[in-house]
Amino acid sequence: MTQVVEQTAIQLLTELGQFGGLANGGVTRLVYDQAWVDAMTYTLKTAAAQGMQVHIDAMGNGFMTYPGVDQTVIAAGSHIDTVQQGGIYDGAYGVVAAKLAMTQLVAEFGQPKHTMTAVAFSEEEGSRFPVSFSGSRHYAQVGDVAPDLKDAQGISFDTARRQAVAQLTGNFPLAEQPLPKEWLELHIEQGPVLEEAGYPLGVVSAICEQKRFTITLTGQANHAGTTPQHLRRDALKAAARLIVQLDDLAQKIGEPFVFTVGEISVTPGSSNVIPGQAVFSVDIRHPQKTVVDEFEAKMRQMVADSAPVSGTVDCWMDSRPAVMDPRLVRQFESLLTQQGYQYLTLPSGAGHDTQIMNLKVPTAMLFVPSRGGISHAPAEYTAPAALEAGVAMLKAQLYHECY
Ligand SMILES: NC(=O)NC(NC(N)=O)C(=O)[O-]
Ligand SMILES: [Zn+2]
Ligand SMILES: [Zn+2]
Repeated sequence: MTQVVEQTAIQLLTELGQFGGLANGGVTRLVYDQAWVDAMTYTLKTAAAQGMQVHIDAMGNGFMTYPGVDQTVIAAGSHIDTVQQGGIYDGAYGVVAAKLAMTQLVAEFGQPKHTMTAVAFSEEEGSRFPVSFSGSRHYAQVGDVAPDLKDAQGISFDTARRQAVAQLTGNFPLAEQPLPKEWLELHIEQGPVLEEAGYPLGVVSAICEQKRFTITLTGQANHAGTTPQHLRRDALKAAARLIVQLDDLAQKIGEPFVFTVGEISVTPGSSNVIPGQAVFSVDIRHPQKTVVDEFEAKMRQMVADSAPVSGTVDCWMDSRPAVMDPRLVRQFESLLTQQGYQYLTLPSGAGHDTQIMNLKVPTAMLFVPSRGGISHAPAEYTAPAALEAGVAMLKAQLYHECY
């Protein structure tokens, strides 16, 4: 019989947050780094101690299963990687919550009719390699990462993956997992809407279209003292002008369109050398794909027009808008009403593993509020009571689907 340990979501999140934990209260846990391996090991070991069957797949996704009477799988979870200097809630909450909800269900009601699997996806953020959702893309069988993709240190995705997975297979069996019949994800909202409206929970209606690019501008590195201004081909000044023009265009389109340049690097990077190359990221989002595509077309034209430098645009992420399953959404809504919760049904501006699972199976998502709307920062915070409310509703939905 499973040993029931009374644990709260915040206790488990705090424990998980120690892997890659920073002095400022944040966490940096990039896919396949040592903190990531330790966090995945901890996640699966604690699940095994709760009577779950644990596996990893070739991508390093972690699976924690209570077998049902039949083999139909209902899965829930999120990702355990973080952005640089992120918070302890993003992703981790969905993993911890799925484990908690499933463990409580089995302790209270015994073996489920359908098999329940909690999933800890390896990578969702795209914060180490220029790829995101590599974990859920593998599980959903919608295309794996190019193995020779490099991180900022020049380490290839495949080398990092193999080393990390080798460490995990010392402890856990390696086995590819079947697609579930349905997918559920609990996540912090990462925006201000629920808090401002004063609602403890939100049901996600759809996830926005999102594209990410790497733009490379190439000029000519040269001497800072001897090269007259009019003869320079300064890649950084061209990048600065381009970024301001792109932001003007984004302002003209207006909200809810969002435009972000979060990374920039300049080569060779010396105070007395004119930059020969500037490389920066662009992240654009809107609920409608056409709006994102129009911005992209104009951006490509602006890059082509950025003489005296030359430019290239590499689109490395194109995640289509995903509409949640109407039946699962309605059911979340009626369970929330039954349990006396006020809720909002809202779209997600953040990307989620759910949009990848949505390519293959019916999906639904639930949000809890983020204090001050802050996320992707150490100040990320959700009140413990809201975390528990989310777990309770995930549990109710899983009970409905699995028992
Ligand atoms: N929930 C997230 O923070 N997701 C992030 N990551 C991806 N891959 O969308 C993002 O940037 O929105
Ligand atoms: Zn995130
Ligand atoms: Zn996330």
